[in-house]
Amino acid sequence: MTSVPDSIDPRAREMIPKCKILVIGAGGIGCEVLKNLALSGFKDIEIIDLDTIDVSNLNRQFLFRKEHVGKPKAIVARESILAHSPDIQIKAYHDSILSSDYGLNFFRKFNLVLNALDNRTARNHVNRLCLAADLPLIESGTAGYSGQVEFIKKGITQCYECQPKATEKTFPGCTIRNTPSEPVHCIVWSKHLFNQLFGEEDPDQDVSPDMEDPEAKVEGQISETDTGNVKRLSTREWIKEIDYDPEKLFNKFFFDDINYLLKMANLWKTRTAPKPLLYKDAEKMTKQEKVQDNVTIREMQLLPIAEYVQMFRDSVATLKQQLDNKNHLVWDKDDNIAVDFVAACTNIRAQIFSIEPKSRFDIKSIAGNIIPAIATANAITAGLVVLFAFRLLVEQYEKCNFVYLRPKSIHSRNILAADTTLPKANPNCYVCSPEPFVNVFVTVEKMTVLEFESEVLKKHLNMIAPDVVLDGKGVVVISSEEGETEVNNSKSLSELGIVDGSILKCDDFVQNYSLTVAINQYNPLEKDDPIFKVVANPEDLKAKEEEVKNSKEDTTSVPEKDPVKVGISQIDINSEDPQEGPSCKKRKIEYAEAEDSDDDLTEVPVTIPMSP
Ligand SMILES: Nc1ncnc2c1ncn2[C@@H]1O[C@H](COP(=O)(O)OP(=O)(O)OP(=O)(O)O)[C@@H](O)[C@H]1O
Ligand SMILES: [Zn+2]
Repeated sequence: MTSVPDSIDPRAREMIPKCKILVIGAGGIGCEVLKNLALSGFKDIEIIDLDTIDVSNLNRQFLFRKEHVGKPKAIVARESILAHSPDIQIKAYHDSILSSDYGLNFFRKFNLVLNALDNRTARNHVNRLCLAADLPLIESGTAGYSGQVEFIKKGITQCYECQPKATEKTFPGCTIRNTPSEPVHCIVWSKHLFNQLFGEEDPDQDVSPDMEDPEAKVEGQISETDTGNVKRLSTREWIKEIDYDPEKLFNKFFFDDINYLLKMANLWKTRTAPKPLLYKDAEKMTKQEKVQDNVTIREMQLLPIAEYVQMFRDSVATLKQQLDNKNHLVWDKDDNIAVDFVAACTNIRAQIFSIEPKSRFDIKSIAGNIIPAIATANAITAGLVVLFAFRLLVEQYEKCNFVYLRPKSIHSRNILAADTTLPKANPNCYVCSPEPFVNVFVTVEKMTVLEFESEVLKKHLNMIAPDVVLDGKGVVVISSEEGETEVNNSKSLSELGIVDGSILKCDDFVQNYSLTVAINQYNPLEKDDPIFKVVANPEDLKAKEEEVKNSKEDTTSVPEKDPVKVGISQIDINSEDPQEGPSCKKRKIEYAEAEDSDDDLTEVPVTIPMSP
């Protein structure tokens, strides 16, 4: 039997056995949270997780054992908790919280919701449902040694979507294709090459020299038609024609294309010029000059180029076989051959551009954006989640300021820091403001209804199953019911009467969420301009454009840092790619923000309310 520990606030102790609590996610944090809840005397718990147990979970998700591998996490977590605390009511769902079975009525049953998720899509969705059901939500996440716990409640705090989240770091196409200067540029290029040769062809992932690079353009130097051997055939047609001959492939990408780049002389005036490499010469490069003290594991060693050539040859042969019975392959960091291919290409390209090489291990980590999960970070974070739960039961909201865990001591030797106040909701938030509203800037003649649905409403505005009506005209543009509006998919917005100034009423019944969208005509001017923009307040857009203009004019000015904003809000521990979601085995983080983070955290005032 588990009883409520004496150290907990007497009023909370009374509430704990009566509280009905929902835990979403039974992974690293979820297992810890469930154990803490059970040991603290919670008696009525429901747990939902869509995944099954992987062998890699066992080192830290201690509710699971070897014999559970392959079984649903939620079901096994329930059994493990019951084995220890048989008096608890615990219900498990092996399912996705995104399913329409878990709508507003499901959420309304609970007193408190605890997120232990690993992706933004699910977090956004739970955020919306908790706002709609007026339920307190405790949001948590870890990335390596860092962690974060946030309390979210309508009318009291900001919501999960009040602040825009950092997007994944991307690199300009011409850096990747023409002028790489860091190992990560070679890694991105190699992943693009994988997709060009074996994956789904994507014109945005071209690996050949970029003739449009403005820096390379010098009148008369390269004529539009002088494209060397670069674009005469599509890469996919050509690779089939040469039957994936590794030597021909190698010479095209590492010799011919590099020679072509050398013709863009402008690029090499201030940079070290690349050195084209032929297969037969690379095979002879059997020495690795860099000293590598005490590195005994091959995966962590830097190998001679000749070994990367062999890795390239072998991986191309295997990938060719894998492709035989498939339309295309999908690059996966857990697929050894796919990683071999990227590791080999990365280091060969790095050699050509005089960039420091990386071990296969490092390349795999960077290519998969892997940050190892740390059991202690999960345990500390889950401990805080349950402390927050005690406080929320007795509505001690003021004691639930966001808390951050950082790997290095932040202030006075602490590794935990708390905000001094609860962050207020952003009045322009398109999710939690009383009348959510956004402006979408788009070329109405070009964007199709399907693009509007998938890119703007789903990817950008995080809707799951939107219904869209053109206000004033009653035209149903998108229906969440199958078969009702598919005929509109290929039509442009303007064909349906959506023009500059149109108002669209967008509803998502699954999320119980409504949003008004104002359409603004916009024509991208530059090649790199986005095809659409979303802003709550067009004034913000103007301000940003001004900033960009000014920063272009004055390259020496350093933007002033807002300590709290930079130090805390911008560290996004919740940055798993929503597309990869739960199947991805490790977490993603935006490297740039994470690297900056520790220094800025010294600015944060620390009050650590550790007792409930
Ligand atoms: N939409 C969803 N519905 C229910 N559970 C989800 C959903 N999305 C993610 N999850 C679950 O959230 C949990 C997050 O836990 P965690 O970050 O530890 O992931 P993991 O896959 O177990 O570990 P790692 O990613 O470190 O290998 C996972 O068990 C995942 O299945
Ligand atoms: Zn909000």
